[in-house]
Amino acid sequence: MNNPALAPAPDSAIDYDRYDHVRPIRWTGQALELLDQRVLPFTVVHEVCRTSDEVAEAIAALVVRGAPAIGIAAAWGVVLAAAGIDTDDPVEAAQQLEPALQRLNAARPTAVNLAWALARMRRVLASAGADWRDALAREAHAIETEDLAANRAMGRAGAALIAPGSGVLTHCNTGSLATAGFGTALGVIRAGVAQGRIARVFATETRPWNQGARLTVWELQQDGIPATLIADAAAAHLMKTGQVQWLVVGADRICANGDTANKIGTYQLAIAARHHGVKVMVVAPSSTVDMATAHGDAIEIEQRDPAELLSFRGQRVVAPGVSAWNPVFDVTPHTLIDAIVTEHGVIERPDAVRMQALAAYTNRCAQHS
Ligand SMILES: CSC[C@H]1O[C@H](OP(=O)(O)O)[C@H](O)[C@@H]1O
Repeated sequence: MNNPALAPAPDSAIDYDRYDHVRPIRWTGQALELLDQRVLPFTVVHEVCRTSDEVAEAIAALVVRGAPAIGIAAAWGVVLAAAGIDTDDPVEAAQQLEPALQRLNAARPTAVNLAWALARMRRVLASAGADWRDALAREAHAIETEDLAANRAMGRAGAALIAPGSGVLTHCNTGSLATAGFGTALGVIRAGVAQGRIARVFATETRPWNQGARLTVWELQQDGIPATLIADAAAAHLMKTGQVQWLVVGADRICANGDTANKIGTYQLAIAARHHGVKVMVVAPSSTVDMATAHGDAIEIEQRDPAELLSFRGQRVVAPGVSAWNPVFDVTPHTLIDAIVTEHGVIERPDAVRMQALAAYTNRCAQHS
C-alpha cells in the first residue's frame, strides 16, 4: 500500500463496548430474560423464561434466534432445569435433566450450536461433584463470554481481509441479536467500518422473516453505521453494479468439508457473487463447525410454518387456498466460499483438508485453555 492515508486504522480503532447497546439474552440469577425479536424494531419487550421448556419454546418461536444465541439460551435453560432437581448426586441429576436437554435440542434442527452447547453442559455434569448446579451455571456463563470474545476476534480477522474502500453485502442478521454481542458477520462489518476499510454496507431484507430489514439495519442504525437495505431480489443486480466486493454472512452449521448451512437465500447469493467476482466470506465461531457432518447434503434443513410466508404481521397477504414451501436455511458448497473466518483463524478456499487442520488447531486451543 503506497498511500499511508489509505492504510486502515489499527485494531485500537475498534471500540468494542460501543456496540453493546443490544443484548438479546440476560440471565438474572433466577430467570432468563430474552429480547423478543419477533416484534423488533418497533417494540422492545422481553420474554421471561423461568423453566427450560419455556426456553425451548422461545427458541422454537424465534423469540431468540441466531445460531450462537440459541446455544447460549439453551445452556441457561439447562441451569433453569437444574433448579428443579433435588439431589447432590451429579449422576442422578444428569439422568433427571436429560429429558429437558432433549426438549431443548429439539427446538430447532439446523444450527449445530444448540447441540454443541448442550453437549458442553452434559460434559460438565459428567465431571462435576456435589456443586454440579454451580458448575452448570459457570459453564453457561463461560459459553456466553467465550462467544463474545470469539466475535471480537473474528471481527478483526475478517476485516483484515477487506481492502480499504470496499463495499459489502450481508444477509440475515448476524449481529448482537444473534450472539453474545458484537456479532459474527456483522462483527466483521463493525470492525471493517471502524478501521476505515468498509465504505458501503448493504443488507438484504431476508424474506420471509425479515431479519435484515427488521434487525440488521436497526442494529447498524444504532451504531451510526449507514446501511442500505435492498430487496433480496436486487442482490445480483447490486453485485453487477460493482458496488460490493464482499458478501459477508454468518453460518448455522459448517461441515467437515466446508459446506455451510445458513439462512435461506445464501446459496443463490454465493452463486451470483461468484458470477460477478464478489468474494464470499463466512464468519462463524468454532461452535458452528460440525466435523461429524461430512458434507452439506447431510444437514437437516428446518422447514417452518408456511404462514410465515403467506402472512405479514398476522395479516394474510396471499389468496386463500394457496400453499407455500418455507425452508429457512440452505447449503452453500465450500467451492463457492472464498474464506471461512473463525476465532481460531481464517481458512481461504475451504475444503476437507483445511477444515481438518482448523479442527485440529481448535482442539489444541481447547486443551490449553
Ligand atoms: C450469527 S449467525 C446467525 C445465523 O442464524 C440465522 O438464522 P435464524 O435467524 O433463523 O436463527 C441466520 O442463518 C444467521 O446467519
